Parts: sequence; C-alpha cells; structure tokens
Amino acid sequence: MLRVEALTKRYKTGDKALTDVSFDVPSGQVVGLIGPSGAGKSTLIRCVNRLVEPSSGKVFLGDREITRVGRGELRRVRRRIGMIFQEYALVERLTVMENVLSGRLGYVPFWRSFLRRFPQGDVDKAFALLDRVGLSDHVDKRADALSGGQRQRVGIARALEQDPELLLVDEPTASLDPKTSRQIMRLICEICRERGLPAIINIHDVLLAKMFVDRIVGLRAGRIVFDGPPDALDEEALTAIYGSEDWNAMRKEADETAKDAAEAADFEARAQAGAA
Ligand SMILES: Nc1ncnc2c1ncn2[C@@H]1O[C@H](COP(=O)(O)OP(=O)(O)OP(=O)(O)O)[C@@H](O)[C@H]1O
Repeated sequence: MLRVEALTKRYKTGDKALTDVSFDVPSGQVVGLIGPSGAGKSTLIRCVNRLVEPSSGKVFLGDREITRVGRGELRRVRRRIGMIFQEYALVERLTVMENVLSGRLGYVPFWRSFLRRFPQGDVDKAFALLDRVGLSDHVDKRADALSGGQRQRVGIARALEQDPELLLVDEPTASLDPKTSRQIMRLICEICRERGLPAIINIHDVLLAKMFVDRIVGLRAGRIVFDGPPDALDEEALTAIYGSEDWNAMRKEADETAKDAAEAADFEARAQAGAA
C-alpha cells in the first residue's frame, strides 16, 4: 500500500508543481493519473521514488516512510519500486532474458551480474514472467528485434523481476498503436490485480484509462481536482481537470479517432465480403 500525505513541491525556479497532494493506493489497485500538460503528473511520480525531493509532505510504502530514509536505505526502497517507461528503456543489444534479469541487478553482487551469472531462482522467475507476458517464444531474441508491444512486455517482465511492492508507470502506451495500447493496459492491470500490486499509471489517453484502471486521480495545476472511479469521470469532472476548451478539443479528437476506427472496420468487413 502506498500513502501520499500533503505532498508539496516547489522547484528552485519558483514553479509550484504540487500543492498539498494526498491519496492512498491500496494493494492491487491501479490508479490512472491524468491531467493537462504541466499539471504535475511526472513530478508526483518522481517524488514517490524520490528522483525529485519533495519540498514538504510524506510518502509511505507499507510502513516505511520513503521521504525520510537515507541514501543506502533509499537504494533498497527503490529496488522495491518497479518502473515501466514510455520508451521501454531496454538494452537493445541484449536478449529478452538478459533485459528481464537486469531487474535483479540491485540484488545480485556486482561480479555475478558482470559475469552474467544470475542465481537459478532468478532465471526461473524470469522464464515464468516471460510466459505470463506472452513472450516465451522470444526469450533469446535481441531486444532490437522486437515490436513496440513486445518491448513493452519485456519492460513489464523486467519491472516484476524486481519483486516490486509498487509499480510506477509512465505513459506506457504513448509509442504504441491503439490495439497494442489496449493489450498492454489490460496486461498491466491484470497483473497488478493478480499480485496485489498497487500501481500509478501516468497516462494521457483518458478513454484508455477509463477502460482499464480501477480509479482515476485528476491533477490540475498541482492539485487533485478529481479522485474517483472511472464511471464518475463525467463531463463536469473532465472540465474541472482540463478546462472546457481543452476537454472539448480532446473530445473532438476522440470522436475523430472513433470515426476512423469505425471506417477502418467497415472497410475491412467489405474487403472480406468481397474476397469471400
Ligand atoms: N526540473 C524542473 N525545474 C523547474 N520546474 C519544473 C521542473 N520539472 C517540472 N517543472 C514544472 O513543474 C510543473 C509540473 O510539471 P510536470 O512535468 O510534473 O507536469 P506533467 O503533468 O507531467 O506534464 P506533461 O504531461 O507535459 O509531462 C510545470 O509547471 C513544469 O514547468
């Protein structure tokens, strides 16, 4: 369980990126973090793993206060926070298996990782995870031979290989096509529920978030202006988050995407009927 209490961040430039942000994420719950550009989403995620030092407030993972630990302990705490990135952050010339095993680097002694000798238990776990994310046939492939969706599956398996207590996910589908995006979101959310993992997903695509996450937190100008189930994210809530102009532009874009998808499906159906 993650607990964020009255988190405030003011950058040295004077920009106040977060103001008095508080929320809990219980085990197994996936929170979609939404909000316009500059709302503070990345700052919030970075304050949780302390890549950015909060100006005030507290973050707890279980009963450990992340915001209080010293350097050595911080390294240990970070091992238990799995990160999944927009651009996957894989080592391109290494195999799928090696990329997944790199999730153990914080745990194994340097010489073992240097010689690429991981304990059998770590290797067994990596095989099981690769099976879970649907990549058992690609274990020995190099990362640079994979599609975007497959790369993100490796990213998911690598984060899980760390035995995380929390997942922080930054725009996991921003580089993927709509169908693959849905598959990846479904996979992340299913795995979190299976393992009782709390997760925060920073996500631009509101419709995609609504489809899969358990709860939505909406930020605007560094403050939480919405916190509730996806069904409660109505027009009023979206206007509170994005302002009326922004939301109307987004809705127009979503309508056009839906129209494109319907036209493509129609075209495909007609092509198939013609071929039959
Ligand atoms: N390193 C920094 N130094 C100074 N100000 C910063 C820094 N990083 C972010 N900010 C400011 O903090 C505010 C929140 O930025 P943040 O990147 O957290 O927003 P965001 O919601 O993640 O935006 P986006 O969706 O565009 O990534 C913005 O006003 C931004 O200009």
